[in-house]
Amino acid sequence: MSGAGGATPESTRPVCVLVGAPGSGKTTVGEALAGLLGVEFRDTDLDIERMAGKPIPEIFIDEGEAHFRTLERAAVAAALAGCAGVLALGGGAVLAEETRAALVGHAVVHLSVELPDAVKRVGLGAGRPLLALNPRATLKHLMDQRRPLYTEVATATVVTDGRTPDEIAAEIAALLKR
Ligand SMILES: Nc1ncnc2c1ncn2[C@@H]1O[C@H](COP(=O)(O)OP(=O)(O)O)[C@@H](O)[C@H]1O
Ligand SMILES: O=C(O)C1=C[C@@H](OP(=O)(O)O)[C@@H](O)[C@H](O)C1
Ligand SMILES: [Mg+2]
Repeated sequence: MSGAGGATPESTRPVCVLVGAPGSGKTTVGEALAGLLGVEFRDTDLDIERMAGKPIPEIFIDEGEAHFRTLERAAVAAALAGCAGVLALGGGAVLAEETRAALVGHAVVHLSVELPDAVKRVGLGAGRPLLALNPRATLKHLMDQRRPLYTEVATATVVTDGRTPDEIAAEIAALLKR
């Protein structure tokens, strides 16, 4: 699965971009995959936190979701042009039409997850402000709303339910060799 096309030189294109719902494992699997391939790992959520100088929940509290999405669009554009390894996006990045357009021509893997595993994985963690209230219902709503968008941008889908991050990373590595 090659990510041909687009204006970015091959040397600065991500080998793989991971999209999917919160709890699908983009950050965890992305790190494992980068280790397997011996390439850098980048996560736009970390780039945003560095850019803003504070954690994501604080950005939501201080400046609101719209501002976070503005930072996110910029972070994704910069990472698509400057990352030569594995790139994990935040679960809501695909909401932006601009970002979906920018993903065309890249190798984009959708990590699919059903509600039961997603709920178990995000647990009651405090790092996802959108899931702070009623996590199960909110996650269901987000997943129903976004599933078509993940499908739209993906060049491959990998099921994650009931599987370990290492198994999933190995499947993606095999896909990328095709
Ligand atoms: N395949 C998996 N099986 C079990 N737990 C997982 C799996 N993938 C991720 N996790 C756990 O779920 C939580 C959320 O994973 P994370 O990688 O942050 O997801 P995302 O970046 O997609 O929101 C973490 O605690 C992580 O250890
Ligand atoms: O689903 C979302 O809108 C969000 C998902 C988070 O990333 P993960 O999908 O890595 O949890 C993070 O970008 C932010 O809290 C918003
Ligand atoms: Mg993540």
